[in-house]
Amino acid sequence: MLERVLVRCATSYVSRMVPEVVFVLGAPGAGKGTQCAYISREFGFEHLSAGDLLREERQRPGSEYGEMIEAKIREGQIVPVEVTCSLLHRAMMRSGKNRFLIDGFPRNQDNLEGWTRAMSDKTKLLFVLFFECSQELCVDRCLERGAAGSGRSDDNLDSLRKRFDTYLKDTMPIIDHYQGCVRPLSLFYSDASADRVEEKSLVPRSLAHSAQTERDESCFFERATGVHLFIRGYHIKKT
Ligand SMILES: Nc1ncnc2c1ncn2[C@@H]1O[C@H](COP(=O)(O)OP(=O)(O)OP(=O)(O)O)[C@@H](O)[C@H]1O
Ligand SMILES: Nc1ccn([C@@H]2O[C@H](COP(=O)(O)O)[C@@H](O)[C@H]2O)c(=O)n1
Repeated sequence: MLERVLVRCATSYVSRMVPEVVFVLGAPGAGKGTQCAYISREFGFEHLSAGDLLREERQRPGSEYGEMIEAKIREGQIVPVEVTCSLLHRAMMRSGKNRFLIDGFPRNQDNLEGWTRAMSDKTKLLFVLFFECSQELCVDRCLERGAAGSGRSDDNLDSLRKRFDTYLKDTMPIIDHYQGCVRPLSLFYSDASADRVEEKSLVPRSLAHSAQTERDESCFFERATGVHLFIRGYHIKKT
């Protein structure tokens, strides 16, 4: 009896120690970084942007991947998962935190398979957030960000066309994959102003259908209330 209780306690302790992960997906400029900043402030998640980590690695003197990363970013293509996954893993280890928002990952089948191979049994995937926004608005936002001095080599029309091709061809199937999972994919409609994000759907159904349905509805929640309520629903406490 005592042995069983001890095993149960140990198992529960160990499972609490496993890093918890939330993937955050959406088109370029959909507002992933903006919403992640809000969620990490409110709920104490460590925000790790795969794109930011790749840009840092590109800048690191002596990086053997710098040129390859720059070429991929400018062409809107996806860097091989071995590079991205090891950057994410290292950032997770260094943070000393146990709860992560992984922004802009997994972006394609290679990302998904690489993460599954290397990280899925070392982490617990809590859920996936998907921010949807019209392509027109996303492009405007990225161009404005470029004009405001983002310094990003891909905030220009030529790169944005390629980034959207990659998003539609390679990332949408990953979003569809999570739609089909038992674990919910939660959709948020981020066409609204920066402080209003509407939760779209908690049940798996056709993305095209749900996007249209929600576009036809006009209610918006106060300051990202949709995201807030959804995450609180997972018993994740505000820090
Ligand atoms: N709801 C919003 N309304 C207006 N502007 C927004 C909104 N959300 C984000 N922005 C602005 O749009 C730009 C892109 O936002 P953000 O960087 O959060 O998007 P992202 O999805 O992380 O982009 P990327 O994938 O290109 O890194 C930023 O300049 C941000 O300030
Ligand atoms: N998993 C990823 C994420 C990003 N990239 C590359 O970085 C570019 C910018 O990404 P943002 O999330 O900051 O928009 C992206 O277009 C890719 O070139 C990647 O390869 N893999």
